Amino acid sequence: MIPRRRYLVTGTQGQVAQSLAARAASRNDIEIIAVGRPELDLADTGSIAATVEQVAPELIISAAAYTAVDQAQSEEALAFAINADGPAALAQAAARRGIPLVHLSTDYVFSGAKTTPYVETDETGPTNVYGRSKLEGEQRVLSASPNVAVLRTAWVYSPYGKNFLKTMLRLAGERPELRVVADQFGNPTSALDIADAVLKVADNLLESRDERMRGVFHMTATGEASWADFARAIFAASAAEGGPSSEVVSISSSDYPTPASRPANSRLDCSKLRLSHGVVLPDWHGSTAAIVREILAGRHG
Ligand SMILES: NC(=O)C1=CN([C@@H]2O[C@H](COP(=O)(O)OP(=O)(O)OC[C@H]3O[C@@H](n4cnc5c(N)ncnc54)[C@H](OP(=O)(O)O)[C@@H]3O)[C@@H](O)[C@H]2O)C=CC1
Ligand SMILES: Cc1cn([C@H]2C[C@H](O)[C@@H](COP(=O)(O)OP(=O)(O)O[C@H]3O[C@@H](C)C(=O)[C@@H](O)[C@H]3O)O2)c(=O)[nH]c1=O
Repeated sequence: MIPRRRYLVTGTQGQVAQSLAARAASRNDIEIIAVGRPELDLADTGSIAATVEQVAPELIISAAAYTAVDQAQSEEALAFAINADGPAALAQAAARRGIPLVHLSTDYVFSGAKTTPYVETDETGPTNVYGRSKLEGEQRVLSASPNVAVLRTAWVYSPYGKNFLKTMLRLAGERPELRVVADQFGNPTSALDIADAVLKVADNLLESRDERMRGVFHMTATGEASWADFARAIFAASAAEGGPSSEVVSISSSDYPTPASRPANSRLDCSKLRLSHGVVLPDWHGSTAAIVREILAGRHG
């Protein structure tokens, strides 16, 4: 029997953590140990080293985060504790054990002023607290260990947890018409596709010492959309299955005021991930339709 590789994943209920567990369930070569609060609390750095030692993983996947973008504006200290101090302690624990760390980050590290997709060497410039806390998290994990891949993803949706796709389906059952911003552009990315990609990157880090596999990478689905485009695709997929659907009215960000501002353009160029890791995520349209089908079939809560 092949010994299974043990991966510690932070968080148990997160979209990416649950997607990793779902994908690992069909593989006999890896074992996912998902750990959340209270055993591992990113806001309590003292709990981190002990948990890592106890689980004794071969690799760590840092998937937990403070992701409430608007709320972060009024909980800055907590957002930084969870998104920067916690990951730094995790990277230190990984370095002490001599194991690799895969750390998830976000498109919101960018200002959105660029008119083409962002590459990894572009200047960052987050416009909100969440983005700033995640950027500091990236910097801290990279300085704590050389054996790290920071994967910036975006606009994550899945059958699990809270996300824009599930919000749209819920609102469609309540309102015939929805006003959705059409002047913010990004790459809607399925957490299940993220899980597949993360597991390939993890394999690569364990099998190769190549420095080109370490550092920062953009990792989103193929294809881009505005939030309004994404909403329309969600409803087209839902209507095709006899599910709820609404008319989407395109509005501008100024018509939808929120505590945190969002970048107008956070599209990411993922060429570096393809060239260094041989990983390309599928087009978002097919993944969106598949996840809408899965949700409507009631396979998830
Ligand atoms: N969601 C998105 O649209 C995007 C996410 N990302 C990044 O991808 C990663 C995964 O995101 P996603 O799966 O969507 O996140 P979710 O919001 O679905 O889940 C976040 C997880 O973090 C856990 N968590 C929060 N605070 C703590 C803490 N103090 N200690 C331990 N665990 C904690 C939560 O636990 P609990 O369930 O108990 O609250 C939850 O399980 C994150 O790094 C995020 O920044 C990047 C781009 C887009
Ligand atoms: C519910 C709703 C939202 N919107 C807008 C608000 C906002 O500009 C956009 C997306 O709203 P949300 O609050 O769902 O998404 P938001 O929390 O901004 O999503 C972000 O989460 C973090 C964690 C990330 O890292 C990012 O990549 C990104 O996915 O849609 C509408 O225009 N109409 C609506 O009815």
